[in-house]
Amino acid sequence: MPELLKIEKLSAGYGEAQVLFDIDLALAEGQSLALLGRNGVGKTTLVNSIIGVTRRRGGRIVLAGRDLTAASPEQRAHAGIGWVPQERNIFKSLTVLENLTAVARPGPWDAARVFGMFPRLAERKTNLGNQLSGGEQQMLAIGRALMINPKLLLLDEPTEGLAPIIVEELLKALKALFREEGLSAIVIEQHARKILELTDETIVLERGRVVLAERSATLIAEPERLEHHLGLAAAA
Ligand SMILES: Nc1ncnc2c1ncn2[C@@H]1O[C@H](COP(=O)(O)OP(=O)(O)OP(=O)(O)O)[C@@H](O)[C@H]1O
Repeated sequence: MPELLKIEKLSAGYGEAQVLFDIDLALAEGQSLALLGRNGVGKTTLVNSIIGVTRRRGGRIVLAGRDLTAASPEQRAHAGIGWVPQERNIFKSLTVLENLTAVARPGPWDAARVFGMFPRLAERKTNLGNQLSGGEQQMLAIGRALMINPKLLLLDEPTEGLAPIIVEELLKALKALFREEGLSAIVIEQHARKILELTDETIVLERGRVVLAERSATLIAEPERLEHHLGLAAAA
């Protein structure tokens, strides 16, 4: 499989504070990656560095052969980086359908396909963003990111704060996106064990450095390696 994303020796942070140190990461087209680590280790900062909103101190980022190291966030979005932020950021005063069509770019994903993936959203097509439950807002945020037809989708804790039944529904949709649709993605997730089952690769950060990079299937078979870095409860 051709390489989609390559990050080499990336160091980055905010202002004077350095958060990430010499991050190396490679992702092939059609592969998904779980980004794990305890609170505050730099997971969101790594995603922020890929979309281009941190201060870079060194290293490079290449997407589909194009060097994006010096590119603005807008140029990175145009190059095919889609992003679902932790706070979801949907348009609250637009309908579900308008949220989707407002950002649409040509490609295989259109509103009908998003509604096929999230039937709940189809039922709420004419509801305003602020009339949706937390789970529906998350589905809309994912749907909206798909509408730009990204080469790479970044998801920051998509299941955070949602009821267990909605978490299951979302994980099922992510599984379909990763496994059946072959979407390339990086997902930050607290439910380590659950996300290992959906993803091809895993990296674990500790104090801004990659301390473990492994096939997710291998980590399912060798759970003690995750427990070592995440603690027993988080690795479960
Ligand atoms: N905008 C910012 N300005 C300055 N420092 C920041 C900013 N955002 C995060 N940090 C710091 O960067 C470090 C890493 O934070 P980050 O949010 O990337 O971690 P995380 O692994 O995503 O944690 P969590 O699981 O709690 O979201 C923390 O020490 C945090 O205080």
